[in-house]
Amino acid sequence: MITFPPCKINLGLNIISKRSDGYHDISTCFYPVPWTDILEVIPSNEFSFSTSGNIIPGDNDDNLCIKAYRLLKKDFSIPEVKIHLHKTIPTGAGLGGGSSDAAYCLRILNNIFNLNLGQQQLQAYASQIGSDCAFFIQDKPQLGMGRGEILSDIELTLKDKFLILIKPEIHVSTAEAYAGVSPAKPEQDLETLLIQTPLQSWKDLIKNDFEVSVFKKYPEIERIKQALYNLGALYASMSGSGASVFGIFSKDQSIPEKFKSMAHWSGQLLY
Ligand SMILES: C[C@](O)(CO)[C@H](O)COP(=O)(O)OP(=O)(O)OC[C@H]1O[C@@H](n2ccc(N)nc2=O)[C@H](O)[C@@H]1O
Ligand SMILES: Nc1ncnc2c1ncn2[C@@H]1O[C@H](COP(=O)(O)OP(=O)(O)OP(=O)(O)O)[C@@H](O)[C@H]1O
Repeated sequence: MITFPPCKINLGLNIISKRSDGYHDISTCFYPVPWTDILEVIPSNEFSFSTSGNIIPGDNDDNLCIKAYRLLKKDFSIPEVKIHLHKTIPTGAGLGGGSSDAAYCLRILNNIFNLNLGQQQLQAYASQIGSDCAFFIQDKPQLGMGRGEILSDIELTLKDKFLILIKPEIHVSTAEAYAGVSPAKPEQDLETLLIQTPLQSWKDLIKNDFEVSVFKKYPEIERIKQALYNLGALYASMSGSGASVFGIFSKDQSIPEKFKSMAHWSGQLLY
């Protein structure tokens, strides 16, 4: 079975408190973006994992797809599989690509081996793989609380908008980025702001708490955000712990072709 794991952006990201398990409680809105990897999983006589496309840093054995397979194999007598991952989504970019691959791997295994796992069971497995992973069990915008794994629906659509996503050649470590932030309770509830205020006003209201410390270390990321505003973005922000930056534009806004071609991904959102 072949699937196309998407990436995500974070619309707002509040880092609320540090927990005793070393993680942070956050509130964020995860939004799926149709810039995808390609993941194939088929039953086989022996286990194999291969990749193509962008190089994934680290050891192949540590790939989150393998982690997903082993997690289900512990609880179900599933056969060996052949996994191939074609990597397109940049890694370590705040786009959750690895988490998406792992979640889609769980979804494929559930499907091809008729494991009959429901959405909540799949999310419980996914949250053992990574904080972002449970979000990718469903294909729709969701609010994330707790470590990011406590999910709820949000009545929000950006279907009529145009997105520009830029990934500078900077790698930000997620753990380091969390360590650089002083957690604080947000003044206003993120869901209320996203639903009740017009997109044009998000600029002054909706924050990604990683930006202050990450921009200080990498001013180029802030310059990209500003460039998106200069182009006419209704809202622009860094995604996750960076370094990707996105700008949301209205569909009929004219964006110079030169800029569109500089974007690493641009297009319309599906949800
Ligand atoms: C920055 C975000 O992408 C926002 O969506 C996520 O919070 C990161 O999620 P992720 O990459 O799935 O993160 P994990 O693999 O679970 O954790 C990596 C490291 O990030 C830190 N971490 C992660 C999530 C969280 N809520 N608090 C944390 O402090 C921890 O130091 C952890 O060891
Ligand atoms: N399938 C995979 N795709 C990408 N990276 C993977 C994968 N499996 C394991 N990894 C490891 O995870 C690291 C970070 O992956 P990923 O691209 O998901 O991070 P990210 O974009 O920073 O995500 P987040 O938004 O969760 O912070 C990589 O540097 C790589 O070593």
